[in-house]
Amino acid sequence: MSKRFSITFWATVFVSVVCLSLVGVDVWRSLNARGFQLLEMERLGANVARAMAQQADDTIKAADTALTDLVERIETDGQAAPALARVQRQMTAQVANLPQLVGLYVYDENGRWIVNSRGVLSQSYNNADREYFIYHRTHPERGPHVGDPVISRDTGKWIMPVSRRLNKADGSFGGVVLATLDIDYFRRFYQSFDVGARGAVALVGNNGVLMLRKPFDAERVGSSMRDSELYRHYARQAGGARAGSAFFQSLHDGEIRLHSFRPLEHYPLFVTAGISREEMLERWRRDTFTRSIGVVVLAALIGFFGKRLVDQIKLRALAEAELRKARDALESANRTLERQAMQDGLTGLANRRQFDVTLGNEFSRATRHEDTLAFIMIDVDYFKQYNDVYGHSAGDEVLRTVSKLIRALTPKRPGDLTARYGGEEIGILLPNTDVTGAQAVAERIRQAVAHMQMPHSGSPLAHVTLSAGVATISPKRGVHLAGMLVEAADKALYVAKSEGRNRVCVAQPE
Ligand SMILES: Nc1nc2c(ncn2[C@@H]2O[C@H](COP(=O)(O)OP(=O)(O)OP(=O)(O)O)[C@@H](O)[C@H]2O)c(=O)[nH]1
Repeated sequence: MSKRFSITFWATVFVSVVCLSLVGVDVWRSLNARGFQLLEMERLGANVARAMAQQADDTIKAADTALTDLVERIETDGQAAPALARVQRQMTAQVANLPQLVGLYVYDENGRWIVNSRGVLSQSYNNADREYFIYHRTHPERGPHVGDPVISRDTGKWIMPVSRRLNKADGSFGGVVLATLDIDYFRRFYQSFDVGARGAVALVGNNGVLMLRKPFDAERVGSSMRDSELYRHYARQAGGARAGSAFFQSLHDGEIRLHSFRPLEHYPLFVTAGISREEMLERWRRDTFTRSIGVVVLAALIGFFGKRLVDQIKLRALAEAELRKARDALESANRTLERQAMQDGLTGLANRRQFDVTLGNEFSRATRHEDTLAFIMIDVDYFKQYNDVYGHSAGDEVLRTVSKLIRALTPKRPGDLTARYGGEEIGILLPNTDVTGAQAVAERIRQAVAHMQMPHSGSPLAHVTLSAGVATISPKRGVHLAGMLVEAADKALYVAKSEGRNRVCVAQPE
């Protein structure tokens, strides 16, 4: 069964849908903005990492090129005093040219200084124990080696050692050429990147040793990052695929950052640029919060005014319903009045007014269709005596009973009408009925009343009886009038009365 929803229901649904849509669209927009913000940050991190990796590569490469020159010169010119003096001048010039260089050093196969960029040779320094020295002594490869950061014995600064192996003429280990890169040089460069107040960037060896970090923390230079999630993730990647980004929580400060990491192209190091997730989402949160307040206020306003609107609609619907009810009551009262105006109060039959209207209509119809119209005039016999003997109220009751019976026995075709014609007279109008039919109806009624045997001591017949006059007419325009039919039936009734009552007489056709 389909249920019809009210206008207030739909109005409520509409207001709710508008409010929910507003909130829904805002939530969807906020989530989108969040995703976009993260993407932006990832892009920024990747750019910073690329710039850092490029700078580190270039910085080390410059120092390494100087080392390659030195190796070639020493291996070609030998280690005689004049040759070393030239080498020393070249080293001093290169250190002066390359701001990242702290110094250039050449060690013999026992770790003693042969020559350095500063021109001062201290015999007390021996670097045979340094990691890079041991590495070259034990590895015949001629490529560059980037060592773990150390504090320079010469300058006391944190340096990153980049070195190459020197070979003797017979190919055996002949010593090491070393360039020390100023960690502070990298730090100054990293300072220029804006990764937020809680961001962090770092240069890390592929072995997990931290070269440098921003924010700078001297104590952490040279420390191991192997246990960090970030390093383990990086170490799991292979080759060029090592560039990427992911969220990691710092073991150091607990901050969750989006780290973009990238290996150096030529050296076994990688850089990472981490942007704090909280910081990155802080602005988004602030924006979202402000806008959400606006949306909630707007939704509340729409809800509030929507509710008022729905209430108004409800009130209006109620008023309309009341109005409809009042109109229906009025119409029903009108119908009752109309019915009462056309009805006889005592018997419930049509009254004389209705009878006259119906007679006029049916007479016209019969004239048009050349039909027969029959009329029965019924009159209670000795009714005056009945009133006299039993009283007027009893007389009324007899009229009611007789009327009820007549109504029950009268045909109920459209147009048939039983009316209280006047006083104790009852008329029955039967359109399209011939004299036989009308007579039969009258006879049936007469017999039924007689059969009821209602006592009537004032009548010689001893009980209530009826007399009836029946008349029919096939009206012709300009010849007959409606009154003629009634008159004829009245005459027939008079005949019935005069012939002794309790009988039906038919009017003679004229
Ligand atoms: N109780 C009652 N009497 C009515 C009503 N209308 C008319 N009468 C009475 O009916 C009587 C009609 O009497 P008459 O016309 O003289 O005729 P009758 O006594 O019926 O005698 P016949 O018609 O000649 O048999 C009158 O006494 C009226 O007062 C009514 O509504 N109620």
